Amino acid sequence: MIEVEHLSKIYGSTAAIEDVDFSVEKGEILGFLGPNGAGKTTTMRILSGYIPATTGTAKIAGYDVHEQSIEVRRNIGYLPETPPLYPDMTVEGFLKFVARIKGVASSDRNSRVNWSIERCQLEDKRKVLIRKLSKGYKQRVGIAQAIVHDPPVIILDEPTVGLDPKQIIEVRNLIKSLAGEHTILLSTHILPEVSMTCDRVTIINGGKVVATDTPDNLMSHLTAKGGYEIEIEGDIFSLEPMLKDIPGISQLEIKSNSQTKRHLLSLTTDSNQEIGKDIAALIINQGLDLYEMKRTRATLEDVFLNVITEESSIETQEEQSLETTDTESPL
Ligand SMILES: Nc1ncnc2c1ncn2[C@@H]1O[C@H](COP(=O)(O)OP(=O)(O)OP(=O)(O)O)[C@@H](O)[C@H]1O
Repeated sequence: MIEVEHLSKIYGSTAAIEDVDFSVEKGEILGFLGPNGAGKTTTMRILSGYIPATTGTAKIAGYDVHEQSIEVRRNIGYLPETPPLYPDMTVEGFLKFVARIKGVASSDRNSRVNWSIERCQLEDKRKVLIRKLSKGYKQRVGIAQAIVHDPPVIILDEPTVGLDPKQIIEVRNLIKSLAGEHTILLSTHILPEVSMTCDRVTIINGGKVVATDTPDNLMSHLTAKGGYEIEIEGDIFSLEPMLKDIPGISQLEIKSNSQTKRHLLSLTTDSNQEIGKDIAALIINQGLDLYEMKRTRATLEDVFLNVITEESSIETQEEQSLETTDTESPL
């Protein structure tokens, strides 16, 4: 339903996005995840026909966003970061207006407006002026205007930014309820949002796609990098080298509290072996007191940071090897 190939947008000497590739299947919700300035809005604006790409192609429902922009606009519902609302119109009046400018036949307009009001749970606010609505309701009107012409594809740019926790849950549930019959691309820099809402995630950083996978797969790549958090009391100096000798422990950090005389150990394991019993046995056998021991697992946050770090460390290595080549080359 959405196919993006080698998409780049260059502003002067800055590449906002570079060689971006991804696709979204019919009925799927794809999370487009990246930190501020990663290139999410730029990609979405190109997909919705607001700005042209410098190079590359993008298709919505089989239509090229550049060559067939009218068909693309008919097949797309777009919610930009700031919803395009007219504050002095009522919810119903505004949605009727949007339905008209989006080409909904006059005989279908009332039923389409009623449908979008119902889907976005705006029945109580139908006759209320938009400027009198809370931010959460305004966001629902923003989503209602994106779906009023029943587009197969919906593009939502940071739809939960600025909402309170209750409103966030309501908007996420609304988005989930739209999947299946619609294909959704949702940008966010909030990690829990993608694991709660999306079927797959494309991570973008510095204008480049660095990973695409299901939230579960992204996590399972890293579950190997779990660890343990342990609170103990006793002779840490003799224990430390013995802990480091346990196979599978890749990192050990110790924080000691001189007042309580307790030590907090953070152990990182580089495999998913169950070595907790070996660690506990060592601590007890060495005569230390074990107060607490808990397993830590990778979260999507770790995956996100890890993907970004891995990518930048690869780039740094490449840059360093280029620099080395430059200086060592006799030419
Ligand atoms: N019109 C423009 N002119 C010059 N540079 C731009 C323009 N629009 C975006 N950029 C730059 O392109 C990069 C990507 O911006 P973009 O807004 O797409 O990121 P984003 O992931 O949506 O970030 P945010 O979450 O902060 O909105 C940034 O470095 C930004 O400064």
